[in-house]
Formats: sequence, C-alpha cells, structure tokens
Amino acid sequence: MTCTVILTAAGTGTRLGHALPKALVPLDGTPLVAHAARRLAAAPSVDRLVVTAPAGYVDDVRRAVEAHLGRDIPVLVVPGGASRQESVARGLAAIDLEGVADDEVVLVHDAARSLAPADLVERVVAAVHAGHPGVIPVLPVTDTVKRVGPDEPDGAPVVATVPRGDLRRVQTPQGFRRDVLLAAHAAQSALAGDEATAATDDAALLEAAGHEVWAVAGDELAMKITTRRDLAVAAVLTEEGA
Ligand SMILES: Nc1ccn([C@@H]2O[C@H](COP(=O)(O)OP(=O)(O)OP(=O)(O)O)[C@@H](O)[C@H]2O)c(=O)n1
Ligand SMILES: C[C@](O)(CO)[C@H](O)COP(=O)(O)O
Repeated sequence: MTCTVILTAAGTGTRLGHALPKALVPLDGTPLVAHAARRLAAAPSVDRLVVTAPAGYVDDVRRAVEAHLGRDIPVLVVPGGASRQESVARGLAAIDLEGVADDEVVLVHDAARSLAPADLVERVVAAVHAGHPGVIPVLPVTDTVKRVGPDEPDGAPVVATVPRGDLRRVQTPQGFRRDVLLAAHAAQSALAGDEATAATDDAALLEAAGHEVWAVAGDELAMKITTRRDLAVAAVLTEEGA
C-alpha cells in the first residue's frame, strides 16, 4: 500500500528570524528540510515525498532534500501556498495518482519538526492501516492552562482555569486515508488563502467534516522549531544523537 508524505516546507520562518527561509536554515550543517526528509525516508513504510517549497526556492529545496535522503525514493517539490493549509492542498493536488487507491495513506509532516524519528512515522502509519481515517501524534500538557481576557497594557485578566487532563499537544506527522483528506481539504478550501482563517492542522479539517481523529503517542523529538531557542535545543538533540 503506497504511503506518500507531504512535507510542508514553504513557510518563511518569520519567528526564527534567519536570512534564509526556515526550511533551508542549517542545523549541524544540514538544512532543516533535509533533516526531516532523511528521517521520513528512514521509515520503511514511506514510498515517496511531495515537498512544498517557498516560491523561488523550489530548486534549492530539491537539491537539499536529494543530497541527504539516504534512500532512493521519488521526491517531487512544488511551490507552497499562502498558508500551511494551502500548501498541503497544493501538495495533495500534485500526487501522481497512477496506481494509487483512494484508501492509500498520506502523511502530512512539518519540515519544522525536523527531528521526528522514523518509529513515530511508523506508529502513525500503522494506526491508519488499522482503520483510522485520521491519526495524530500527541503529548500531554504539563503546564497549568488558563483562559485570559483581552490584553491590557500591563497584563490580562484571568477568566478561567482549563482542566488539562484531556488536553494534548499535537504534533506531526499526521496520517490520513488519501480520499478522506482530499475531501476534507476541498470542503474547507475557502479558508486556506489566509493564515488567519486557515486550519492550523489537517486533522481539524477532518473533525469539521465529522470524522473521528485518532490520537497516538507522540515523541518529544518531534518538537517544532519555531524560534532561535528551539533551534538551539534541536542542536543539542542532534549532538546527543537524535
Ligand atoms: N504557507 C506555508 C506556511 C507554512 N508552511 C510549513 O508549515 C510548517 C509549520 O509552519 P511554521 O512552523 O509556522 O513555519 P513558518 O510559517 O515558516 O513560521 P513563521 O510563522 O514563524 O513564519 C513549516 O514546516 C512550514 O514550512 C508551508 O508549507 N506553507
Ligand atoms: C501542524 C502543527 O504542527 C500541529 O501542532 C501546527 O499546528 C503548525 O502550526 P504553525 O502555526 O503553522 O506552526
């Protein structure tokens, strides 16, 4: 059964504040997108990659990924969209459907989660194969969580404490039946043109369409590299062998 990964790498990385788009920022001498792609290719279930790149960087991203892949699988690089949701939709549209059944697995993974390990990928794929149309990796919330009112100059009023027992932090790769993911994206495409209205993950689109989404154990190594501090943490993790 084919497993295609849409690797989202078209973001600018504003919060990281590097001169290069985030996907091309080096970590231990290797671009972040190449770290992510190499770990995906190390998962035996993964058959091919569709990577979304920032406009103007398609060739750079292709070269970076191909130089570090470690296993000979097809790689297609396409320009991303205005939001992560739109980038995923473009990746989905680019999947070569020859010989691909509707119930084949599509994973969606952030290049920004550059150190997500192969065994996490396999856990998500296995849950889709077990019959779940949408699967997400999650971790528990360890801080106390509160809802606050509108920001004021010197802070914000606390409105409520949110029970955290059933809250989870959501990671990628997220796994889906291809037909279900395609229909969920099509149903919400009107929101994709602006990051402010777009879904923040793909599972939310399935939820909106009434599908059950299944949560499996995540992995701290799949942390999202958003800020310079995250990049420094990732550098320590790679030094430690991640
Ligand atoms: N239009 C977009 C926006 C984001 N992404 C990808 O979605 C993932 C999660 O996005 P995030 O970590 O927020 O990256 P950026 O959007 O680049 O970060 P920032 O918001 O700081 O600019 C990243 O791998 C990013 O490349 C994408 O493919 N297309
Ligand atoms: C998809 C995601 O990584 C799940 O936690 C996250 O929602 C991406 O958010 P971002 O604001 O696009 O970084």
